[in-house]
Amino acid sequence: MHIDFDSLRGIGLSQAIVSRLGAEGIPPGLRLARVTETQRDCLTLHDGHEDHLARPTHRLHAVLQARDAPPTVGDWVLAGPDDHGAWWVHERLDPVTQIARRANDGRRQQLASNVDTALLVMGLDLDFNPRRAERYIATVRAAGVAPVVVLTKADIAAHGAQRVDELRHRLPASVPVVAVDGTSDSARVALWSWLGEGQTLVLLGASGAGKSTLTNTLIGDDVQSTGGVRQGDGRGKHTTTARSLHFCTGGACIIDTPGLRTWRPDADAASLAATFDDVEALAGGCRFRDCRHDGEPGCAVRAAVAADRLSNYRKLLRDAQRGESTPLERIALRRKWKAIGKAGSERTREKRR
Ligand SMILES: Nc1nc2c(ncn2[C@@H]2O[C@H](COP(=O)(O)OP(=O)(O)OP(=O)(O)O)[C@@H](O)[C@H]2O)c(=O)[nH]1
Ligand SMILES: [Zn+2]
Repeated sequence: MHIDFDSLRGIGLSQAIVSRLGAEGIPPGLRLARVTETQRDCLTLHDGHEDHLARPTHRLHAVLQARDAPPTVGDWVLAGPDDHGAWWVHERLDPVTQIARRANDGRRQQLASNVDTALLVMGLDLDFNPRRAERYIATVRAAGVAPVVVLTKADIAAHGAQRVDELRHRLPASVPVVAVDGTSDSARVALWSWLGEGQTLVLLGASGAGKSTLTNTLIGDDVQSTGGVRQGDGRGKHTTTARSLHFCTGGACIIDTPGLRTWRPDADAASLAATFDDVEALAGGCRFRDCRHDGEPGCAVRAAVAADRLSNYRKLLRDAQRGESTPLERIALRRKWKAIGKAGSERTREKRR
């Protein structure tokens, strides 16, 4: 099976994706490509060399529709041209990770596939909100994506250094917290270790947090004009130049779709446990096994965990239990995070000693 690794690695191809190919490999006439933009009924693909406008075959369209899993930016697909030179997508490889949101009708809507790192962008100014950071972290972890908190406006925020310290102390040691001036090239240096060749990132954060500014800085030129371009409705524009997956000069890919702009974190209980691993670890020392750390006698948590962090945990847990996933999803996630949570709490204990 021939895979052009040299050019595909640069757009995010990993061993995990290749292993999705299975024994048959790539059928003749087709090649691996990545979805960089989705429109109503066609997709923009990149094959490591150039863009192609393509449509899913009728068969694939039906399969994906039945699974309620439409093609998503960041997906890897098998595609190729027909005798008339028209490009068709024949297969979609199952994503390794996926960031989704819950639509108003409760259904999951996929926003970005095969993401390695989520930069949780938060301003050190009025935007600063540790509770929101905790919610973001729990949610992207639930998607299998590694969170990095990026605090912008370090150059202008009055209590910047203090807030950085506060957050570093509050969050699990496993979550990096990086303060940057998003308008300066120094931000690219500060985030260098997540921008390696083939890494795929998304930026999440409230409006005005500095996502566009940082995206521009990381991409290395001004493709994504701040506050412009993406606002409009791109539907019907078949000769699109505003793709949603950008290639950074250093070799990483940044996914920026309108959906991610309005993404609201929606955490689940298992990933909350990992994000609040200090609470989980301490809870073993409470007198009552079902202690809610809410004033019960013999509580080991209340004395040791900051009140605001603890009350945010309780609130997020209530929210999560309300919108909880199916029991099977819960079991799978809990298994996944048990191991990670255990490693995390050991690190936290180490740090707090
Ligand atoms: N001094 C300074 N200004 C920043 C920094 N990051 C963002 N800004 C400014 O803050 C404002 C908002 O930044 P944007 O990048 O548009 O924010 P956004 O998160 O993309 O906002 P939406 O497009 O509404 O989602 C702009 O005027 C930026 O110039 C920073 O690190 N330092
Ligand atoms: Zn307790």
